[in-house]
Amino acid sequence: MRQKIVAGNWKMNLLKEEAESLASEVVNMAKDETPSDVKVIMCTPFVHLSKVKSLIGNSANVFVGAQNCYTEPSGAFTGEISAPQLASYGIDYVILGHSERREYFGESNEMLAKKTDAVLANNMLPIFCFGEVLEEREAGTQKAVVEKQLSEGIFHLSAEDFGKVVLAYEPVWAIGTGKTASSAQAQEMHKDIRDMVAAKYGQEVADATPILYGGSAKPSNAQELFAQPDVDGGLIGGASLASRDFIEISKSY
Ligand SMILES: O=C[C@H](O)COP(=O)(O)O
Repeated sequence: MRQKIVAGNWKMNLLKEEAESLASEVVNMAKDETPSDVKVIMCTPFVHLSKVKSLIGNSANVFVGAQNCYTEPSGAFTGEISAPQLASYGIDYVILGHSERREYFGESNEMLAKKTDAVLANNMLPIFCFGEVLEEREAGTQKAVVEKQLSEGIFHLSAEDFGKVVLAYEPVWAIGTGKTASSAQAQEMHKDIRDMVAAKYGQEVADATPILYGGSAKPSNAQELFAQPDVDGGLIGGASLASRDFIEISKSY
């Protein structure tokens, strides 16, 4: 049985009080409403991590994640945050390779491979994002695009380390656009991704790897998406900023 995960990516949103209210609401609602076999993760801006971590306390099914980290452990890298720094705050997960990082900050697969190593070396778990842009989908090259992102960004890991990774397939054309991939499109790609993992690491590892879908997921479509056999949950952007919507998604299995 694969781990079911609903991860919220707050992106660069929410001021201090807003972040604290949202995190408190999510923790309380998840305790009462989210099925116990679903992990809820809040991936917040760096400035909110420590407070959100303390609001989560010893909650059994809620975790905290960062949205990025740097490749190096310390040094003269003004403005960056390292994996050891995140680990020292007890951060559980780190999103890596989100399409916004790839597009606006020029993150390459090679850099993401190093970041993945840094996260794992510090006993945190990567949520590794990848996915094709609209032109690639229209050209029918989405599978090749995803295969390259995986093989260059994360398939260098040992099977043991890969077993700790969460994959997040996010078709870039569906992010923040309101245009969700159909459940059939999601399932087709998730199955292809699982086959790629199986070809590299074997079927047992592939069967255990959580593969999340991201891109305009919301309460009204989460149930159909999560009902697909290879969709193990979601990486939720906009809808993770409203506690009720986010929790409803966590109940959509
Ligand atoms: O990381 C989350 C994705 O970018 C999805 O964002 P969205 O749910 O706002 O489309």
